[in-house]
Amino acid sequence: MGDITAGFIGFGLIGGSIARAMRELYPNATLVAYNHNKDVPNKSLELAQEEQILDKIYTDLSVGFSKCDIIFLCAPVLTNIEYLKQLKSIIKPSCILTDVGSVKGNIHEAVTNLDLDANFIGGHPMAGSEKAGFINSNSKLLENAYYILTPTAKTSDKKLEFIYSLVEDMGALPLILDYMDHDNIVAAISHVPHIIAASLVNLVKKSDSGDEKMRALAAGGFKDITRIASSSPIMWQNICLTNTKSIKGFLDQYILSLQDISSALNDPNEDFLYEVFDTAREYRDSIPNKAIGMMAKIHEVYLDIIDEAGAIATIATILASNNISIKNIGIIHNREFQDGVLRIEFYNEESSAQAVDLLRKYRYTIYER
Ligand SMILES: NC(=O)C1=CN([C@@H]2O[C@H](COP(=O)(O)OP(=O)(O)OC[C@H]3O[C@@H](n4cnc5c(N)ncnc54)[C@H](O)[C@@H]3O)[C@@H](O)[C@H]2O)C=CC1
Ligand SMILES: O=C(O)C(=O)Cc1ccc(O)cc1
Repeated sequence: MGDITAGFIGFGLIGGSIARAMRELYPNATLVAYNHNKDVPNKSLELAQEEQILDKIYTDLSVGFSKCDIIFLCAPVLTNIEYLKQLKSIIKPSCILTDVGSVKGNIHEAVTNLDLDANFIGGHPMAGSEKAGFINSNSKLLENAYYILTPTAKTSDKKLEFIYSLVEDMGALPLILDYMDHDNIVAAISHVPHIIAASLVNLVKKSDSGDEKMRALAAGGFKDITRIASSSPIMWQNICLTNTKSIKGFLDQYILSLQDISSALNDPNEDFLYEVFDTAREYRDSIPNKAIGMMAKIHEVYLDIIDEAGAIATIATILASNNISIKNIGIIHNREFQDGVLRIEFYNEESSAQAVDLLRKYRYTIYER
């Protein structure tokens, strides 16, 4: 694995994170990327080369990508499909062609139409965020997250074992699924929720008064369930245009369930309304928080801080001087905590546990959830 050549087409949040992880894991690997815009230097690719993540940037796929042992398609889903035809005439027979797209059906169909089944293994890391671009990439992004693999009927054991090991090496959890099952599952747990978040935000935008009181007061629950509305519009447009049938199936069911709630408000049907919230609460509470779920586990702690200048800096210094890296830090205000608390997110379980011990020694009040 150590001396492989890997190529990237699309080098944003996911492509950049995979490349960062591979660079850390395999210092001797050759990592190359494609700049599709020949006339304009690509700042992200140049930065990655400066950081010695990438060895080479190519503006012509036929020059650099023929040597690749594995090629990651990491652009929006429809764009990934557009590259298949060109790659077919370039890649070597042993090359694994994989993608990271959120939808698998269309790319599998295109692969079969082009007779690329022996090379292609679909991939979908169930990790990410609402933040796009190489600037937000991180070598640990995939850690503890499921990484779905959708082999074809012609995928060899050798190729599947190769990518399976690579995913494991990156700290992710490989999970082999049929591509149609994949598209149905992610429509329910990822694609429809993104549509709901975006349409809810748009509803509030449309309903707000001229003095924008709704925008000013939007907090807590609203911000919790709409974080993903900040995601890349082009990425989600592509997802809707490709996983259309599964998304529409769940979305139509969801609309019916909202209509039932609306009717119960008219009646009003007390029992039905209670049941809606009770059933949802029970199922939501059964979804593991601390165990590994479909998304990467979040290693976070909450603590009370004194409202004075330098309070956050003091905590950051305590952690940094003990070599504990912070992934994210910020004050949150919600009803659960009455006053504001500081939320600190760590990269892994170990650093989160170390931080809890350390900060308790400094007499901070920690809330573990
Ligand atoms: N953002 C997320 O949380 C996750 C995204 N995905 C999938 O990963 C893929 C990439 O998403 P992100 O990295 O989040 O997006 P991103 O916006 O951070 O990166 C996309 C990259 O594709 C490049 N690109 C656009 N058009 C291109 C073209 N014609 N040729 C070559 N490159 C082109 C962009 O310059 C950018 O570098 C998408 O297919 C998405 O469905 C999968 C799991 C999670
Ligand atoms: O930020 C989040 O919670 C996400 O939902 C990220 C995400 C977006 C798209 C995917 O296909 C997988 C994961």
